[in-house]
Amino acid sequence: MIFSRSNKDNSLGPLAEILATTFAITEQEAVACCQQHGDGITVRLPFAAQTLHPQVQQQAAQAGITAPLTIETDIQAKQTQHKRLNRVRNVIAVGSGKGGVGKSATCVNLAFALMQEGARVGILDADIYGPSVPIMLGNPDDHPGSDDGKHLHPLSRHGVVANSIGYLVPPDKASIWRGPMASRALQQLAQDTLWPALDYLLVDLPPGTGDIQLTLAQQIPVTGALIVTTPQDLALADARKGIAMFNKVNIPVLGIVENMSYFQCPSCGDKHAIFSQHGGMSLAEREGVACVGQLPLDISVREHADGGTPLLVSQPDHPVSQAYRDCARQVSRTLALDLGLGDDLGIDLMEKR
Ligand SMILES: Nc1ncnc2c1ncn2[C@@H]1O[C@H](COP(=O)(O)OP(=O)(O)OP(=O)(O)O)[C@@H](O)[C@H]1O
Repeated sequence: MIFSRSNKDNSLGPLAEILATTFAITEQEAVACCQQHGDGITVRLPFAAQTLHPQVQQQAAQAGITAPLTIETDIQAKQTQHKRLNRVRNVIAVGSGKGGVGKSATCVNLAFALMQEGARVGILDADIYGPSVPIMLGNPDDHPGSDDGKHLHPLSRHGVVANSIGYLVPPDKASIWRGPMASRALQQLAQDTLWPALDYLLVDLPPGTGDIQLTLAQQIPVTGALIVTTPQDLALADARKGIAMFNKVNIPVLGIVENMSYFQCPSCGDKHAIFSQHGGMSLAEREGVACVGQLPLDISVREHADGGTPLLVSQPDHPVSQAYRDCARQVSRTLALDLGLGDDLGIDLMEKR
């Protein structure tokens, strides 16, 4: 939490109630985010939820709160087992047990969703053997620049920065690297990229739960992990292995994202559970982690991901974009408030927005 204060000042009561309801936090947590100064109130939220700020302003006005209200996003760095990457506050690993469940598409869309919710976001494509981030961002022929032949400037795309082995070597070359070489490449990619000040660096891990994934997950100072799965049994069994893998290396699992949860018929509006129903949700319950999103199987996701025109940027008002933002807010909130990750570091990283 950013700072705490007592709730002796009653004027914060109605505002705390609004914040608690809007962001699914306790009133105590809400009060801890508020600071009164002069005749105004500043709310500093430790999670990204910017699209809901106007709603809070509106409800506050309706509740008769006349003090000028400023709402800011102030995401803090969380403790990790390893030394953090320069200027990167939190690293979120996006993994999947099974291949082809939509891990990369989810990672890229979540990155833009977090950005639209007010966070500074980067993507590290750690899928050394099958990097798809360059294609999904629509810049596969670009190359990161370097001033000293060692450090790389990440590529910027629609407000998100990214680096990927796919920008550096031809795809057929990286795909034959053995484990140690691949993990060295990833280490360099993570550490030698000149990341700007970031609230979240999303890491698109290779699919699977073997030694390679384990080593990669341990090489980067990961704050928390997301597991992407589809709802059918086959994928869930592998997703469970993914959770076990992160548990083994003490990386907290932020939640499960159930991708391709349902297909909504554009003609009749009925929802069809193509890959079975609620599998991700049940797994989350069994494993004691949150199901942070149920994303539909939708042609627009595939078209925009494969076409390099991120859905969230091309069609921010699309219902699926909204679903990604709902998921992004929950991920950010979980990271800030729910995980037993220890205190925020409260470090001023000398970053200014
Ligand atoms: N919710 C969705 N609706 C429709 N298509 C989707 C959805 N999510 C992903 N896809 C599509 O499914 C295909 C596989 O997705 P993606 O490459 O993200 O999977 P992956 O799990 O990262 O695969 P890999 O195991 O190869 O790394 C892509 O064509 C992608 O555009």
